[in-house]
Amino acid sequence: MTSIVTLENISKGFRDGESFHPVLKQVNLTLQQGQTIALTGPSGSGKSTLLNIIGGFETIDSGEMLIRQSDNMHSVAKWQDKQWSQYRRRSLGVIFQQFNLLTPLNVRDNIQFSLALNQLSWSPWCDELCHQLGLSTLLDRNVENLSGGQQQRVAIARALAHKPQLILADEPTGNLDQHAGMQVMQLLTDLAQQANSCILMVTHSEQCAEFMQHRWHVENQQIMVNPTNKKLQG
Ligand SMILES: Nc1ncnc2c1ncn2[C@@H]1O[C@H](COP(=O)(O)OP(=O)(O)OP(=O)(O)O)[C@@H](O)[C@H]1O
Repeated sequence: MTSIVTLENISKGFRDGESFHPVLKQVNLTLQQGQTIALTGPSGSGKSTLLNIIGGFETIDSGEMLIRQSDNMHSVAKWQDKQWSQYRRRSLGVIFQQFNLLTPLNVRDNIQFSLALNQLSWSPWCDELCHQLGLSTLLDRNVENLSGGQQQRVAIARALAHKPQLILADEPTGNLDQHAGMQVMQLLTDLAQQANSCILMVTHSEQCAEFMQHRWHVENQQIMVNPTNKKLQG
């Protein structure tokens, strides 16, 4: 197995005036290439915080984070903005509940914009993605005029177009009805497998969690790996 992100004894909390609220305390974990993980836990337990740390959107208070870049693990302790943005562009695909699509643009341009950030152009993989996601006939449509499920599929195509080593997803089916949500989960997991991408997905849905190989449960500032009989809360 190839590690792509390692957290060693990381802690994170937030200051609120005089008080300090710990969120994650001395957490250790490793994300492996191609692994799929559902991140569950009560509301406010720190799931999004963990995603934000791994995406470099939030700093850690202590501990160390290592990220695979060019076949080696690198400590991010001294990374500047340039290294973070390179990592986000090349190695990350992000799918959030709010699709964050570029609304004046059509489907093709939304996907192409993300490729262009990496000096990549449209490839047969992009055709395959669009085919499997049912977007081939929608490429010229303005994303504003698409349904919620269609927009979510564009967000998935955009996140996977450059075959990132890691996909961070926060409630990716939160805006969809159950049927559309399950379809999107199936496509997301199939396509991530084809791209050998790891998925770390926050979810409150038991059914969505079941699409992932592993479950990590955040509670009491700790992360339990593959807890048994852990029903979702929050
Ligand atoms: N930027 C911030 N400033 C202050 N406190 C924050 C900030 N971000 C998160 N928190 C606090 O950290 C805790 C964890 O928040 P987080 O959003 O990670 O939880 P969550 O598990 O994703 O919750 P939910 O399931 O409700 O989305 C909460 O108490 C939240 O209020």
